[in-house]
Amino acid sequence: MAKVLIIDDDNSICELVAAKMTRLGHETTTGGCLSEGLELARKGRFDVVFLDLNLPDGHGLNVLPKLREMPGRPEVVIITGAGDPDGAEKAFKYGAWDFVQKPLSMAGLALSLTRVLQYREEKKANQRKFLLKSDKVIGSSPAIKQCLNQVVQAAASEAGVLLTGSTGVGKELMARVIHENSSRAQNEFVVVDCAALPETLVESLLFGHVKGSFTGADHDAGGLVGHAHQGVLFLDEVGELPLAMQKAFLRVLQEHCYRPVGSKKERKSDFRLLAATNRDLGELAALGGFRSDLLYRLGAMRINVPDLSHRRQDIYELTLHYIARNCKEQNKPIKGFSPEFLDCLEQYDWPGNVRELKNTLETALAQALDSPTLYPLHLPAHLRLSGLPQSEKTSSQECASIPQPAFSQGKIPSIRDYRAEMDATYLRNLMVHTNGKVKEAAKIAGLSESRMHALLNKHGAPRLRK
Ligand SMILES: Nc1ncnc2c1ncn2[C@@H]1O[C@H](COP(=O)(O)OP(=O)(O)OP(=O)(O)O)[C@@H](O)[C@H]1O
Repeated sequence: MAKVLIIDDDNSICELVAAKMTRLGHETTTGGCLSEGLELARKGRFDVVFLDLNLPDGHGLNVLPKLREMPGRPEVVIITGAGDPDGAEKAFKYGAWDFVQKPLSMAGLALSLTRVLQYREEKKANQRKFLLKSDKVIGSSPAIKQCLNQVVQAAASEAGVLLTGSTGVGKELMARVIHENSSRAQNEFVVVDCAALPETLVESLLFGHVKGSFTGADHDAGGLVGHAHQGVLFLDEVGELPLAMQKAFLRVLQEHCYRPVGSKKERKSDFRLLAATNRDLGELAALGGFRSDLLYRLGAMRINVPDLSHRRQDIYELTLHYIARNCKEQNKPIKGFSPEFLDCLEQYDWPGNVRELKNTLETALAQALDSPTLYPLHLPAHLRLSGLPQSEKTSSQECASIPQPAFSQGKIPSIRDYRAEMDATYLRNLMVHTNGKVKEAAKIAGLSESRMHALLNKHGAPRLRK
């Protein structure tokens, strides 16, 4: 028996489809608008959703990607009206499994459902057979396991994947695991760091150029899109891609053709696109900073990599892994650690996630010199604080309070402005502390260097000297 959700504002359609599904032995639920449908999908674990496109509170395609991510990862069958000739094409583009046209034929409905359920069964069986080849992802918390299940699905498919999550959670790592376990594993994994693309050279860097096309172009050069032929193109920090390049990229994605700077001829590149961001691209698109058509194309599949603070049970395994790896690399005996050391690590919030943990352990190992055991003493003060009971923590924090942005003349700023000021204050202090060394600052903050450059640019914080 399958669980079927029907979202349609036409009551008679809901009743008709529900009656047919019930007769076929399935459990049905109905919703009359998008918000109700999403709420039902969030609570139930549906196998299939029948979705009408024109609903009182919006267009069905706008929620299709969201629906597919709901618990149970339902397949979506679109119900299109006779007056919507493009409905089916659009539906497939947005990841629908099938479409049925009004007026509905009961035989058509039953056939579509049989096929979709058969497909789900086969998919489940394949997933059980397909084991991820990777020893790079450490952790066995339910949150990381769920993420790896999605990675398995992504590796078995050719769809574009958008990896979301905070800085340092392992988005690039997951993208590499998808590539290594996919049919493209033998070909290149090409990284484009969208936050660090030099404005004047973006086009040539991505698409290549021909000799003489601009000053300094003294030979033909291939671009990253060409290198990714038959492999994977990974757009890291895709939210930072300039708008003009977003437009150019959309075309490349649609046609898989590009034109090197100064060339009259188009070239083909058959790449699979993976992208990552720590920004809310939906929000960015609403503000005009990201093209929604590109967002839909990027995110046929979405994988959110959870924060380390939401999977604290992985901290122990990650600590064991990184201490052993670091000691081995340095040809030193593997060090142990005290329970209090682990307490501090497990209670800290890790805003820089796994990258911050990895860097912290490296520093602790360096601090410990030849001591065979790591203690809280080897950790930075803010981390030692996290291991203290709450009462002691509060008094210590009072002693070492960080300057907060002022609320000028009693006026309360928007949370966005407040956060921006907090970030700017933090960055200024960090730059003073590190003497302007961006690499060191990135390490302390648990950010990638390119992300640190992007933040410094955004907040205009000084980089004192190299
Ligand atoms: N589950 C994990 N197991 C082992 N190492 C991990 C794990 N997750 C992340 N790492 C390591 O943490 C570091 C940061 O990971 P990665 O660069 O993939 O993060 P990210 O989310 O892409 O960061 P950013 O958004 O800042 O670019 C890397 O060295 C990576 O190997």
